[in-house]
Amino acid sequence: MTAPEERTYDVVVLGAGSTGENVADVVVKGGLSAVLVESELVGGECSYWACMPSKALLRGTEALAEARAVDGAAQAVTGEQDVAATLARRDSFTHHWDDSSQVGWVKGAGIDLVRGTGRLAGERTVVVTDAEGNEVRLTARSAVVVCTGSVGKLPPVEGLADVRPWGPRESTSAKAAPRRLLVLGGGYVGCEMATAWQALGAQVTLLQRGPRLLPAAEPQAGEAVAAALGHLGVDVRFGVDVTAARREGDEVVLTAGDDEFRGDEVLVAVGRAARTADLGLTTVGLEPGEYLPVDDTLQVEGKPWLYGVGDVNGRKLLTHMGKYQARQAAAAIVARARGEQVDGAPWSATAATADHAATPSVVFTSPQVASVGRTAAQAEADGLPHRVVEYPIGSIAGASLFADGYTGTAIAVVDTEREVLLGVTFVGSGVAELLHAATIAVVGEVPIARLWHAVPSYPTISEIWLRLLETWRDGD
Ligand SMILES: Cc1cc2nc3c(=O)[nH]c(=O)nc-3n(C[C@H](O)[C@H](O)[C@H](O)COP(=O)(O)OP(=O)(O)OC[C@H]3O[C@@H](n4cnc5c(N)ncnc54)[C@H](O)[C@@H]3O)c2cc1C
Ligand SMILES: NC(=O)c1ccc[n+]([C@@H]2O[C@H](COP(=O)([O-])OP(=O)(O)OC[C@H]3O[C@@H](n4cnc5c(N)ncnc54)[C@H](O)[C@@H]3O)[C@@H](O)[C@H]2O)c1
Repeated sequence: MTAPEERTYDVVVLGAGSTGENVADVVVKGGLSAVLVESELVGGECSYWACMPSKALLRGTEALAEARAVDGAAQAVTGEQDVAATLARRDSFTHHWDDSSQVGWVKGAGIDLVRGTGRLAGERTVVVTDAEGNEVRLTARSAVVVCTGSVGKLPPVEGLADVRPWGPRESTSAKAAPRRLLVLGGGYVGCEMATAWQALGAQVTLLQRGPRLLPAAEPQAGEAVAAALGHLGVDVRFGVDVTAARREGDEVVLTAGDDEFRGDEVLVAVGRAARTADLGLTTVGLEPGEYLPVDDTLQVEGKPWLYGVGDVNGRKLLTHMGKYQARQAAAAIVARARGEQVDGAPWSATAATADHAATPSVVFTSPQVASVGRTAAQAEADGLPHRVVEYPIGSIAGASLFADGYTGTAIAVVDTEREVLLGVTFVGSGVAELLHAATIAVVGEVPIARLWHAVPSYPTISEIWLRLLETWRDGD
């Protein structure tokens, strides 16, 4: 056996998903050399099995619903969604699961790429093994950055692994709608994929263990999404604790107490686990299978040469937050390589402060749920003095123009001592694009008194901001 090839870089990035790509890009722009290690497709989960294909599956349904909600335009919608064309459009967004365009970008950005499975082999060292068993030994002068993401969890349900359930990957890459789809879990993936596949022809049954959907969001969000799923024809069940699964011929049968649920496929969407089980973590004294414990500069506690960025640290499992962490961590790595002090002070260029206080997210259901910062329950748990202000979006002129009979809700959580926004949630059609204004107000801690001067254009749905301010004022 030949000795492994040895190479040294300033920064070794393990995992070329959206997070790893951004770490490598920023450190190279900062004058360091970097290599990306990837075992599957360059671009990772978001490009091929998560954000992009799932949103492509949902968009046609949303566009049709929007057209049908405008009298005059509705009359022009005389047919049904073309499922084959929707799936073909989804395939075009994943580039047919071919990563050559992203590989081209990596090369153009001055980043080296090594394909294969990387594992830590002691401090500053990663050994990559390719499909033929060839090894490359990479040494990092400044940092090893682990960006290996997360995988779908399989709950401890007897027989579940044996029924070959769909994970999120299968639910976003399926070539056809199953006739009946069981969905286990009523979080982001469960709600979005139930919406998508019901509209594309499946009869979906969604089984949620707890009392509501999207449990981390404001309760009004889960209620609105449950009502809308029901309206679409999804059978939504709450308080269901599935204990066993089996296949009877082509049929999947789930057992929960005295109830049985039957489908052609079952999607398991009950959350994520760190993709760290086979990374050689024990060689550096860390626990395999756990999220990497990091500080606000994304440095692993007690290991100044090791960083954990994106899903792999379990802080916020969202593409845009992984990319944000990547920018902050890369800035910290570049500064430390230059011998500069990095203190990770809140809101500094090297700290991922928004992870704690200002994370935006959109659930692309119909209605959409767009939120940033703290919910009322989180403000309560954090012991912050607050008041909740709520207003129906359907009463806004812009919303009634947007869709006949528009229904939706805006909820602002206001810090009553500092008079700034702690969090905002919008539930309704087309609200995703309202979110960034709220994110800026929360991150900037813009005083309510100053927000009155941020005048929304008439007649846009953004007038919701004015109504929220009036409701806040009139409640004093
Ligand atoms: C169905 C679904 C829909 C989603 N939709 C959205 C959305 O709309 N918006 C949003 O913000 N977020 C969404 N997310 C979350 C988002 O996909 C993740 O937060 C994001 O992909 C994390 O990026 P990452 O780079 O940290 O990890 P990943 O994208 O998982 O990248 C990790 C990379 O590391 C590679 N890798 C792993 N181990 C090794 C190893 N040992 N050696 C070499 N390479 C390795 C993997 O092959 C992969 O390419 C969704 C998630 C799911 C499941
Ligand atoms: N639009 C987006 O931004 C988007 C879309 C999809 C996923 N994501 C990200 O991916 C993460 C993972 O998504 P997810 O939906 O897998 O997890 P999740 O944490 O959002 O939801 C999991 C749900 O499963 C339920 N559950 C847990 N165990 C169960 C069981 N045994 N039976 C029935 N229900 C059970 C939980 O109550 C919860 O509602 C999300 O938290 C989010 O960060 C984001």
